[in-house]
Amino acid sequence: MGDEDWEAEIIKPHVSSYVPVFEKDKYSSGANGDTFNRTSASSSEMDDGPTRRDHFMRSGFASGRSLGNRDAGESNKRENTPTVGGFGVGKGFGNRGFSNNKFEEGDSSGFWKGYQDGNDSEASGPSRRGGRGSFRGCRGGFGLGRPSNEYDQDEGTQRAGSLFGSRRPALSGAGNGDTYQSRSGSGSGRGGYKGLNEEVITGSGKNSWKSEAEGGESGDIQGPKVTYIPPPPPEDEDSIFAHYQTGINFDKYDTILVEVSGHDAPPAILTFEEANLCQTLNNNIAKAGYTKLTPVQKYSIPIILAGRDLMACAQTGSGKTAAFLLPILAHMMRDGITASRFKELQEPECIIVAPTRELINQIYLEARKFSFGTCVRAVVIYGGTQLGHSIRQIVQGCNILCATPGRLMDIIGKEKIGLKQVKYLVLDEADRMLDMGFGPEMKKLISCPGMPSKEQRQTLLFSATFPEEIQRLAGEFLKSNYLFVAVGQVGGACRDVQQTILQVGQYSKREKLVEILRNIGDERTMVFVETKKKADFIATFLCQEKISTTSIHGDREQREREQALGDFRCGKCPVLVATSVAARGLDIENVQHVINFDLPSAIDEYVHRIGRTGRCGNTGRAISFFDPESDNHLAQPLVKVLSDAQQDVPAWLEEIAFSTYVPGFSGSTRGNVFASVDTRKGKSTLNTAGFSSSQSPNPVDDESWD
Ligand SMILES: Nc1ncnc2c1ncn2[C@@H]1O[C@H](COP(=O)(O)OP(=O)(O)OP(=O)(O)O)[C@@H](O)[C@H]1O
Repeated sequence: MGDEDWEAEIIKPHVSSYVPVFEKDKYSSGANGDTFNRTSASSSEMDDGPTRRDHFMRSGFASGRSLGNRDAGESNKRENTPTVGGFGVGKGFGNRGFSNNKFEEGDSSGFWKGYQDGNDSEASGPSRRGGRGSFRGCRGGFGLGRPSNEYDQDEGTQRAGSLFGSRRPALSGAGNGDTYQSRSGSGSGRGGYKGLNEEVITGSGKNSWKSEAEGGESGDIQGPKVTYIPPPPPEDEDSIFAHYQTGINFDKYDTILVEVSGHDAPPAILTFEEANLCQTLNNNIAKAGYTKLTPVQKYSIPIILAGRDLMACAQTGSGKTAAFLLPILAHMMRDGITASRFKELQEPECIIVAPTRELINQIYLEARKFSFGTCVRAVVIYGGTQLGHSIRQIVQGCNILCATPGRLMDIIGKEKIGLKQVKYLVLDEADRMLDMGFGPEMKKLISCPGMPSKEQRQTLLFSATFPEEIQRLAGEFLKSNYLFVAVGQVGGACRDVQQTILQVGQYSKREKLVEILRNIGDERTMVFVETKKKADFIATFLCQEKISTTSIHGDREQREREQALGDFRCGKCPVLVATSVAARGLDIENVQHVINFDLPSAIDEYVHRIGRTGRCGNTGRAISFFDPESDNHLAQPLVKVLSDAQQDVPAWLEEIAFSTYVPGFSGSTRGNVFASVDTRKGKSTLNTAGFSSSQSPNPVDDESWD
């Protein structure tokens, strides 16, 4: 699975399990609305005196969640309850049916009992959805069945009838293939969360583009306004250019094989000087601490400078962002871009899209850094923030627009952005941007009125993974003569991450997690779980264990998500429990460990998750809990990823992989999971990153892709 919004939800949230945002304040006594509202039911378990409360305050965790309480008197209890902390607002933590499962087997703590009790009533409540029960599939314990397909069949129905239900959108079940089901989060007025990890485009009619923001702000879907305005980015030069050190393995990048396919690829460059960038850019590169190009930069920069379309695949943390930003900025400078001025309709030269809000914000900060001192103005817009704020940012001038897809389409729909001047279209995490979650939106984008055809614009696709089928889809976006750069093995894991797979059953995971985290101490650790609810649950649990933890997932408000990330970045909370929303792209200094409490269902997601550590030549560790009850399908691709990255492969994993052998998946090809090469099968050249690329001598058969 890997995409929380395709929702292997622990259990579908009952409508009433959410406290709508607009009611939140009534339950909150904290000045900022970040309150932890303990209920009497949970207080017997949770309110065990100052220590625990202090811990919650320290960790900034678990506000507004009633742990295991679903009764009708909840709101009163909340109002009477002291509040602490800064984590999570307005969620009834209780869920249905936990009492029936074995998740807490053997755990007689009051907390769990309260949790169970709180859920009992819900489990038998009238609103419990038939058929699903609380415990889907084979995961048992946590009720975490993996859905058989990415779009949970029930979701549309539930969402359609639910004002405050899960925000996971679904393609409309109404039979109109062009219409997207509105996220129910729009009803709650909160940032939406697209089929995968981000905001959804909602539609009330055929081919219409609407969003949570529109629904929430324009009022045709009932709900409170999204009012969150993100804090402005730092203005001082030191903060703009703050960076972390490259690691001991940075120079080893030079030994990685690079494959370039397609016609007439320009030779790679070996130094920044060879790129012949303007002085301001060179100054910014130096201030950013970049002295040497990474392989993906050596190859991509000259390709982009030559005006070619590009699909580039390089390991996590190896500098893909600068690989596209620098040549785009160089072009803009070369073309004598004029400072954009206040205008109601802005026409950016470059649009960059990425699947998550935090990632697009990070890309924006990079764009701002590299364009420092130039007249190029970068702007970022993303869901979960006030639409008016996005518009205000844009109208002040916009050369580079960094956006998540939903917000981008909103703004285009509001005619604040014209596409006529677009020369560069960048899809970061391109495989995700083109898959069934975002692919339809991206297609809409390229067919929007005014958008230059692919022949007239330069399209750049970057990711660490590029499954074959996605590469084929990409043909629609790229000129037929695009170049393909593969640094190392397409879809391979970063070798600087030491990977360990432990066989841990569902019921032993928490104990093992605590054991590992205690050994780790204060080192920064990301813990990935499969669902939003479980993220809250595990984060709460860790806080109870006195491990300062925060969490990030798609059901948290944007402000909370940013706060959580901030607390993690600065080390206030050294443990971040996350869903796959944080799997891709996030570049956080000093993340030394990644723990897959739950493995994702797709191997590419695994590669991205563990890539949050071991970045830019630094080393990192990834520990994954493999539950044979649910993860056997991953054994084969895991063995492949481990062996490709020269990691130890446990014998037991090999045995499982062998016994679950899937024809068509061999040691040398990744079947549908990974492409080992450019799927056009053009002749390619293998080089180490230190040498110049030669060119593909043969034509490639890519016409049929148009
Ligand atoms: N040439 C370079 N020299 C030094 N640091 C660099 C260089 N290029 C990139 N970096 C730094 O390396 C880190 C990782 O870069 P970036 O986030 O672009 O990786 P990525 O390949 O996009 O990773 P992911 O696949 O996870 O998205 C960033 O902190 C970036 O500033």
